[in-house]
Order: sequence, then structure tokens, then C-alpha cells
Amino acid sequence: MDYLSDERKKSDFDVEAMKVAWAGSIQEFQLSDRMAKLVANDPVFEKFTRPMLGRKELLKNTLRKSAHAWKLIIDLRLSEEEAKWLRLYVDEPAYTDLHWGMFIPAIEGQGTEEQKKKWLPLAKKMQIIGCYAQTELGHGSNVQGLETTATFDTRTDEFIMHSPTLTSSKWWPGGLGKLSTHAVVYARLIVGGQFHGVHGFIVQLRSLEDHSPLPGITVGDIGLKFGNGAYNTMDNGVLRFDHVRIPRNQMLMRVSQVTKEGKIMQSDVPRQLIYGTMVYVRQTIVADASKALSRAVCIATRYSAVRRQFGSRDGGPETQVIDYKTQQSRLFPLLASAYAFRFVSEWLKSLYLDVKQRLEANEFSTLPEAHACTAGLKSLTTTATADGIEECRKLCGGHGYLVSSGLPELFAVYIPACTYEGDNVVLMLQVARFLVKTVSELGHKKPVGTTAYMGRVASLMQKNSAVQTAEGWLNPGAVVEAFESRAARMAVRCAQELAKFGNPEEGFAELAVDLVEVAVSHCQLIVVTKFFEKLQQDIPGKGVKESLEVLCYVYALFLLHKHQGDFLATGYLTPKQASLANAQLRTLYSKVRPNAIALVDSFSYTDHYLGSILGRYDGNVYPKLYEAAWEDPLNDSDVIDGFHQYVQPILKQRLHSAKL
Ligand SMILES: CCCCCCCC/C=C\CCCCCCC/C=C/C(=O)SCCNC(=O)CCNC(=O)[C@H](O)C(C)(C)COP(=O)(O)OP(=O)(O)OC[C@H]1O[C@@H](n2cnc3c(N)ncnc32)[C@H](O)[C@@H]1OP(=O)(O)O
Ligand SMILES: Cc1cc2nc3c(=O)[nH]c(=O)nc-3n(C[C@H](O)[C@H](O)[C@H](O)COP(=O)(O)OP(=O)(O)OC[C@H]3O[C@@H](n4cnc5c(N)ncnc54)[C@H](O)[C@@H]3O)c2cc1C
Repeated sequence: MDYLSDERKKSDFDVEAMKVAWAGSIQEFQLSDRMAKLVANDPVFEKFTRPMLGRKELLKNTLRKSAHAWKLIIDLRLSEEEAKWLRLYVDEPAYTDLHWGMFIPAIEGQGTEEQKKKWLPLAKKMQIIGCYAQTELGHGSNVQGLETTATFDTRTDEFIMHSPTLTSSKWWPGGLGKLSTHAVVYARLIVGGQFHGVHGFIVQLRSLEDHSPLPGITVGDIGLKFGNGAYNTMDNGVLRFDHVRIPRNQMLMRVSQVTKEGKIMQSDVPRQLIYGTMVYVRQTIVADASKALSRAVCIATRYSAVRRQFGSRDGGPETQVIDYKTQQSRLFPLLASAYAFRFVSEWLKSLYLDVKQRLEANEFSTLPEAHACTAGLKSLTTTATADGIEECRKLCGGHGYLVSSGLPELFAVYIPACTYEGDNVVLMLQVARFLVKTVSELGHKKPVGTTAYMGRVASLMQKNSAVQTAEGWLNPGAVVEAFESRAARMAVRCAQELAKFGNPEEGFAELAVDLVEVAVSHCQLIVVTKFFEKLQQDIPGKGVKESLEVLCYVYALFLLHKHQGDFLATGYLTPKQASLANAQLRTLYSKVRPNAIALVDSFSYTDHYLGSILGRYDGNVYPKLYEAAWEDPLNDSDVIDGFHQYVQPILKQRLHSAKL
């Protein structure tokens, strides 16, 4: 029985076509769909018992799933794209993520042709397993502050890897704790007693025979992390070196080379390329944000249509909680954000692929913008997604707190995304630096790409919003201009404040809070713009483009409402115009309402991937919640272990004293 069938009948767009729009293309949809079903129908990938497992069982279970996934990849000859979808739907962080997601890309981006030829075939056949060992106990954000040393010994043509202090211990790398045989280790290069910056080195950590740590290497897991299950399927590790020697050719030498004689040769490649793997991963994290948020929103939307509270008339049914305006005002902007993040990630991927191609041809001009966009959008989307998942939990009331709702585990596994691959505040400060530089160069350099609007700063500073009615906000030009003006005005105001400081670094530190706000406003502008640009494309299917248009305005006007202080303070909007935007937002929520279930069905998530009783496709929530309660191990017996030992004596004592 489909308890949501009436809801599904209300929608006015073609869901199958929306699925394609969400996936990006029919090919991508079919590929994703095939992998989702493959995982959902395979009992090895069962995940409901995960939160009940102890750490050792949990990790072993992950190893079993990873081995099975690898077997499927080989047996079914899956392509790299298919393997990525498979990883997504298996839905369990594992050492293989870091092997494929960071170790291999680090060698691809920073290795010489010779190094790639040697290491990539071994890694791609998984004859070695690698991780990305950058962060240390004492330093994560400040990469230049890393303390591990790689000292060149001209006599033996080797580097000596060493951990000189406790704080230099590598700390956090995923896959390092128990599984990696190799790592790309980031260390200070020392040649002839001089420090030559931080570089990556391929270091073997464990024996390929018996997996024991090699001499001079101390390695282990850093311990249990937030939440049951969640990220504890990953062996984040600690690593120390005691004068471990590696051949010279294991330094990744695309950026700088060390010769046999101990000479440092700089190539034309900028030093920042050493950070290139992070640019790649930040871009993938933006795509993952839309997946995590859409998953939470799918659960909260379906449950909000099933759940009823208050409002019964003459004994009739009570009101579905999705019909409360307050519920809509919390849920629908998240639904719109999921779509907005999906489309901005699509754009970011194309920007990244373009930069990658240019880098391969030694053309580096677009790297700063790629860095600013990946850093800023990673920060913006992961912050919104982490907050959004928690909001979805609250939108599901008490039942959202049950593990079987799927939301606690999703939250616990997701929140470190605000920290890993760069703390979100630290990353926004990078965007701010980029914007301040752009503003300072306006006189002699035409801004391009996502900062092109800064080239129109004079007019953006003068012109105020012309919107007169609530309908007036349904105009891409009016909305984009509002976001451009706000970002440009905030940036210019900050640049003026900065100019008052004699020392720019001192000014940057003092104004950091305002600078982060400028960076956020710039990143929100990118997301809004890319959503409107998506709508310019041919999007087939009855009502699909119209529904996306509604979501695009919901996203933009919700942000405008939330940050109306900025829009008003910069003088671009009047209070009346801000309140017209809010009135329009209410109308838009009414347009989303009949399509809400269809809009989350369009994510095409299987019940396996959602992992939620509240979010079940058929809406059969209460009987399944009731059933699941009886499956809890506490309900194996009526009288629990420990009762006779610890509780009964107390009860007896009470009875005894009551008699007295
Ligand atoms: C077949 C099977 C397939 C299976 C497929 C599976 C695929 C899986 C795919 C993905 C899974 C991924 C899983 C991810 C799991 C996450 C695990 C987490 C990993 C980590 O966290 S790794 C560690 C990350 N660490 C950080 O992010 C540190 C943050 N800090 C920094 O980035 C930097 O130190 C800094 C930028 C904050 C500051 O650096 P520094 O002091 O050196 O720099 P500045 O002086 O400020 O700037 C110098 C200059 O450089 C520019 N810059 C900085 N960064 C970059 C960059 N990344 N790229 C380009 N340019 C950069 C900066 O703008 C300055 O420029 P200007 O001089 O101003 O021009
Ligand atoms: C689950 C998980 C997996 C990880 N996997 C890996 C991995 O595979 N490989 C790896 O190398 N690392 C990994 N990391 C480490 C991760 O990259 C770092 O934790 C991250 O970069 C943040 O650095 P930090 O811990 O030094 O934070 P800190 O920089 O110490 O942050 C602490 C606080 O200080 C603030 N702060 C720091 N600097 C500034 C500044 N300049 N201005 C203003 N505020 C500032 C931050 O905003 C934050 O509030 C992982 C971390 C986690 C949680």
C-alpha cells in the first residue's frame, strides 16, 4: 500500500524527467540507478545493524563490504564512474575513499611522468593501499606549520623522514590507522640544512607480506569518533617516523626537484599545486553536500506528509504537518538548497575539469579562481548541509531522534565535512583574501569569471532595487542584481576599512569576521547565479523547468530574507522591498507544497540508501516503527540482564522499608 499516493497525484510535473534533470543527463541517471539497485539488492550491503556494532566488528564489516565492492568492480568490469556511484550507494566511509579519492589524485597531480608510471598501476590495481597524511597533532589548517621533516642525505641519495616532536605526529589521515601500506606524507623538505617548504613524499608504511609496520614506523588508530557507526567505519590514524629512509625518487617532484647532488630545481609549476589534491576533493565535497542534504530533506518531507497533528474538524483527519506554514518555511528552503547545491556542483565540476586540463598543459592562470570557488563553495554548502540535516531531524519531531529515522547517523557521518579538507572559516578567509585582492586590482585588471560583477562595481554601488511589488521579485535580473550589489558593496566597504590599517595583515586579522561575511555573500551569489544559468538550459519534461524556477526563487528569496540585514545595511533595498520579497516567498511555498513529494521522489533514492523508516517510499511509517522497536536487542527478553542483580535489590529494599 502506498500511503503517499494521494500526495504523488498532486504534482504537476513529470517526475521521470525531473530525475534526469537532477542526475544531469539520461546516461548519468541510468548509471546511478543501476548502481543504486545493485547495492540495494545485495545483502552484503545491509546497514541497519551498523549502529549496534562494536568498533572492531564495525571495521571488519566495512572491510567485508569494501572487498565485496572491489569484487563487483572487477567481476562486472565497472567503469570508474560506476565505481564512484557504487561507493556512494554503499554509504559507508572506508579506507578505499582515501586511496581513490586522495592518494591516487595526489600522485596524479604532483608526480612526474616517471613517478606516475611506477606508482599508479600498483595503486589502481590495489596492489598497494594509500592514504593522504598531511595533518598533524599540532597543525592541520596551517600547512606551512607542519613539523615532520624530510632531510636529504646526499651520501645515500635518500630522504630521512622524521617526527621530531609529539605534535609532529601525523594525526587524522583516513585509512592510515590500520589499512594503508603506503602514504603520501607531507613534510618540510630540508636540503643542505635549509628549509625548502612543505612537499609530498611517497612512503611505505607496512610490509606487503604480513602488513606489520616497517622499522622506524609507529602507526595506529586515533580512537572512537562522534556517533555510533557513522565515521567509525574509517581508521583515522596516527603515524610517527624515527629516521625512516626512502629513496630520493619518492619525493613527488612535479613542482620542485631535488637532484642527486642536493640541488633544488624549481619547475614552472606554481608551489600552490602542492595543494591541488585539496582543490579536487573540495569540489567532490560540494557534490556530496547536495546528496546528503537531499537525503535528509527526502526523509523529512515524506514524514511531514505522513505525520498529522491538531486541526481535526468533525472527527475528520488532523492536519498533515507539511501544511503548517512554519514547517514549510523550514523545510522548503532546504529542499531548494539541495537542488541549488546539485546544480552549482555540476558547474563546479566543469570548472575543475577545465582547470585540470589547463594544469596538465602547464597553464596556471585560472588556479586562483578555482581555489577560491572550491574553498568557498565547500565551506558554504557543508555548513548549510550540516545545519540542514539537524533541522530535518527537528522537523521530524521525536521520531527524528530515533536511529531508525536515519537522521542521527547521517548527521554524525556528515558534520566532519565542515572541518576536513579545510575548516570552513579558514576556507572562507581564503575566499576573502581573493576578493580583497580582486578589489585592490580593479583599477588595472578586469575581473573575470565569478568576480566579473566587480567590474561593474561603480554602477552596483549607485543603483538601488527597482522592485515595487511582490511579483516584481520573480525576475532573475532583479534577484541577481540584489545579490551582486550586496556582495560588491560589502566587499568595497571592507576594502575601505582595510585601507585604514597601516599593516594589511593586521587589518585582515582585525576585520576577519566582516571578511567572512563578504566571502559568504560572494559564494551565495555564485550559487544563485548558477541556478538561474541552469534554467537557461534546455530542460525537457512537462512542468520540470517551471518547478525548478519556483525552487530557484525559493532559494534566493529565502537567503534574501535571512540576510536582509546585509541588503538593508548596504542601502540596496528598502524595508518595504525586503517585506515584498518575504510575501513572495510565502506564495512560493504554496506553489512548492503540491509538488513536495514528487520533488523528493525525483532524487530517486532507494529505501536502502535512505536508510530511514520515516522516509520510506511507501510512507508506511507507524507499523514499521512499531516492528523495528521489537527488533531491538533490549526486547529479546522481558526481563533484562542486570535486573535481578542491580534493580531487584533496590525494589526489595523499598518494599521492606514501606512495610516498616
Ligand atoms: C574505482 C573505484 C573508485 C572509487 C572512487 C572513490 C572516490 C572517492 C572520492 C572522494 C572521496 C573523498 C573522501 C574525502 C574524505 C575527506 C578526508 C579528509 C581529508 C583531509 O582533511 S586532508 C587535509 C586537508 N587539509 C586542509 O584542507 C588544510 C587547510 N589549509 C590550507 O589549505 C592552507 O594551508 C591555507 C590555504 C589555509 C593556507 O596556506 P598557506 O599559509 O600556504 O597559504 P597562504 O599564504 O594563505 O596562501 C598562499 C597562496 O596560495 C593560494 N592557495 C592556498 N591554497 C591553495 C590551493 N588549494 N590551490 C591553489 N592556491 C592556493 C592562496 O590563495 C595564496 O595565493 P596568493 O599568494 O594570495 O595569490
Ligand atoms: C573525520 C576527519 C577526517 C580527516 N581526514 C584527514 C585525512 O585523510 N588526511 C589529513 O591529512 N587530514 C585529515 N583530517 C584533518 C583535517 O583536515 C583537519 O582537521 C582540518 O584541516 C582542520 O584543521 P585543524 O584540525 O588543525 O583545525 P584548527 O585549525 O586547529 O581549527 C580550530 C579552530 O581554530 C580556527 N582557526 C584556525 N586557524 C584560523 C585562522 N587563521 N583564522 C581564524 N580562525 C582559525 C578554526 O576556525 C577552528 O574554529 C581529517 C579530519 C577529520 C575530522
